Amino acid sequence: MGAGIPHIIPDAHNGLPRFCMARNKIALIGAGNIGGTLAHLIGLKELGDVALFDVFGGVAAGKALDLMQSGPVDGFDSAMAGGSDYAAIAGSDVVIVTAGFPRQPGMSRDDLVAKNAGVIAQVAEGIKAHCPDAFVIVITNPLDAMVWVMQLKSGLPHNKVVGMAGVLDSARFRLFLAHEFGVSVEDVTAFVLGGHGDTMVPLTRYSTVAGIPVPDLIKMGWTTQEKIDAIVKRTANGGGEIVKLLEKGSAFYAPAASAIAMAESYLKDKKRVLPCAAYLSGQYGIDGLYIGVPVVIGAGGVERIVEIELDAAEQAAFDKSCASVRELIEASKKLVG
Ligand SMILES: NC(=O)C1=CN([C@@H]2O[C@H](COP(=O)(O)OP(=O)(O)OC[C@H]3O[C@@H](n4cnc5c(N)ncnc54)[C@H](O)[C@@H]3O)[C@@H](O)[C@H]2O)C=CC1
Ligand SMILES: O=C([O-])CC(=O)C(=O)O
Repeated sequence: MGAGIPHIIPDAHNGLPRFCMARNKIALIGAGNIGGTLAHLIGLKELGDVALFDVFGGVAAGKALDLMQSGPVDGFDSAMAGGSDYAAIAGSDVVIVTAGFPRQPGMSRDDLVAKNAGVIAQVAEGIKAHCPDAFVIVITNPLDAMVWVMQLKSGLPHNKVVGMAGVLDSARFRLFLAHEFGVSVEDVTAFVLGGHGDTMVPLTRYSTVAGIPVPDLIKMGWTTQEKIDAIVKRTANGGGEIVKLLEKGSAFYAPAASAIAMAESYLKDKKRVLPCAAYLSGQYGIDGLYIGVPVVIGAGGVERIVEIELDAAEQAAFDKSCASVRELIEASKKLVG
């Protein structure tokens, strides 16, 4: 969408279109590796104006100015401003949260709970005070527990607070499958369920090449079960593989692209079906937990939780993943109350 060009967005409250002259506003809490990449993608995709917030306000302001100066070259007009005053995020349509600490080699994502739970609780207060109507996408790890803390502390409705992980995990699964089959990533679909950790559940049965499920491709001789098992394992370790290579920090290009897909679906009411950490209230037999499941994202936020049928082995793996997220939520409760 360009500056001053009228566009139609559906009204989340009554479902009717309304005309709007203003650009969308997207707040990015955390101006580190992912935050900066998010701002760049928002500019390149002309998704809206950006308010970058960081405890290091100068870093946020510097990145905002640098990125805005790429606008004349790349042809975008997004306004970008950075700082450390929460007042600047007022009126944001979407907030994407990466504030906190990434893991270092040798750490698990779960090791980050002690440091990041308090950060998320603080960020939640800022969002609650300044943009309580926003759609909030949490990225900070350990993901599923941090989304839970965000909803608890912000008090925003469950359908407006969601976590990014499944889009990233599924993208990794899709890439590895595309390489194995020698086909375009565009023709590969894949779903990863469960928590964003070692217990995630890549669903081979629901992963396809042009609609042909992976188990059928094995029968057709395109690959072997052993190779698929290795790809599933590599997917589950996808973040760790990059942490080890980078030696300092964790993945940021693919995580940013994944969160942008979610934000875009909300802002444009695309109603994409994406795996996200969403609040379950009975679906999949789980109550009171944020965990990765397929959802429909539109102008109403998380508009539907898609309950796919799981076989016994898949359900057992999902239950194990839920148990591990519950443990982290209990740890978070002790930290932030
Ligand atoms: N959900 C997922 O799939 C993924 C999650 N992550 C997680 O995202 C988080 C961010 O990763 P990066 O951007 O690479 O880290 P980074 O270290 O580059 O950036 C984090 C930023 O947060 C800021 N910050 C720290 N405390 C803050 C506070 N209280 N308020 C505002 N800002 C604060 C820091 O100053 C820093 O600029 C990490 O927790 C990482 O583990 C990373 C990749 C994928
Ligand atoms: O592995 C990490 O720490 C970052 C992350 O969540 C990912 O890249 O999937």
